[in-house]
Amino acid sequence: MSKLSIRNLDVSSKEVLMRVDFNVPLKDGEITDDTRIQAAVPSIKHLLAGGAKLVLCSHMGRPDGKADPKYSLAPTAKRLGEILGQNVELAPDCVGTEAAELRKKLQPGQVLVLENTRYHAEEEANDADFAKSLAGEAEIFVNDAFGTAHRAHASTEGVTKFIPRAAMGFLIESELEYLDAKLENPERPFLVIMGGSKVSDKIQVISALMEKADSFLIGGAMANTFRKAQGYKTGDSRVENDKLDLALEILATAKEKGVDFLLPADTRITQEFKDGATTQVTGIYGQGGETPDGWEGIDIGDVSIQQFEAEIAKAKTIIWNGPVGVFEIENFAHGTKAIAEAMAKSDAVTIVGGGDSVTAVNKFGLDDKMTFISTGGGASLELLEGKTLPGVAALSEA
Ligand SMILES: Nc1ncnc2c1ncn2[C@@H]1O[C@H](COP(=O)(O)OP(=O)(O)OP(=O)(O)O)[C@@H](O)[C@H]1O
Ligand SMILES: O=C(O)[C@H](O)COP(=O)(O)O
Repeated sequence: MSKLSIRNLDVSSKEVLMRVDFNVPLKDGEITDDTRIQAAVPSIKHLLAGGAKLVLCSHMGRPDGKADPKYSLAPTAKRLGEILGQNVELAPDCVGTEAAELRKKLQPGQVLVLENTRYHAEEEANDADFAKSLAGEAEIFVNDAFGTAHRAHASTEGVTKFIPRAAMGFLIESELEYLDAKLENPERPFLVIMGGSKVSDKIQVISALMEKADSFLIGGAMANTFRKAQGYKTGDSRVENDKLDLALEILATAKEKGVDFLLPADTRITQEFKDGATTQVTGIYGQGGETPDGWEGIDIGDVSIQQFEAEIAKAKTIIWNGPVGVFEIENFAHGTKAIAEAMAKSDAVTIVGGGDSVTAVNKFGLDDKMTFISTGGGASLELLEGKTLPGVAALSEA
């Protein structure tokens, strides 16, 4: 069954609550990549032109249920105001008296951003009372937060129980259309590149993806967990120790299924996690290579780069989620840059998903060389796994 779309709504003079994914990368309080804000603009403009009183809500980062100015949506509200060329006010909280008063004062064509929903633990717990407060007096809910559609949280799922109609925005619509169509019967070889830091989230996804993909390249912090599971020293690298058994199971399944599963042959390491830090590359794993104590793996090594480039050149469909190193620091960005360049050169269908992966591709100026840029990282992977996204499932039928 298809879901109600934003294009079939009469929003004139109605309060519309819209969930967006404004979880953008920040450095010293400045937005370093506004792709996710830009991606929500078509829906925002459509609703404002239709005369909606528009209330936007989003999370930012993972503040663990506490108000923390580091995770404020203030920079995103400011940026949205610049893009729209109109005043965009920020409510100091997403629920409570002040937010309710600001919402009541909204006029058709005006927009208000509510402060980070994850300042409340009830958001991720999908608490019904919190969802009801967030819903407030809204008559229509629009979800355009594709990047968070795989989370059953109060602002993505719970809130739909307290608002009569819930529709999807243009961004979710186009992401679903593209990812479903292209990935249903991918041209082979189908390669998945995974990295990043959200190991526990994404490592689970690998087993499911083994049913679909022909080969995997693993980088980022995730690779450290696999190498530690195999018994190598990982020094002070970021590792998820409770996922070591799962990592071994994944390696065994890959072998059994004949799936190519390439871990970095070597690792770039540092003793200082900061701009300008010096680095070294370990030897090859299995030939004496490992990360000593006091050192941290922050990128794939030079031999790995060559091997990964060769795999990319062979593939016909590539989905990439998660930078293979800490690309935000120049000396740690070699691997991520090489992956982006190899994908840009390839004639395969190339899909980049995830807040930071997209930021990396934009930073290297290669975004227009990719077939499709998805604003979802975990969300696009779960879709690819064949899972139903709770933020979409909860919407009204068309
Ligand atoms: N070896 C590593 N050690 C520590 N952090 C790493 C390492 N490699 C990459 N990272 C960090 O991982 C972060 C990105 O991880 P993440 O899993 O959030 O990817 P993403 O593309 O944003 O996907 P999503 O949208 O699902 O969050 C980057 O900030 C990068 O610095
Ligand atoms: O960056 C993302 O993947 C989304 O904004 C979801 O964030 P989360 O992984 O913290 O739920």
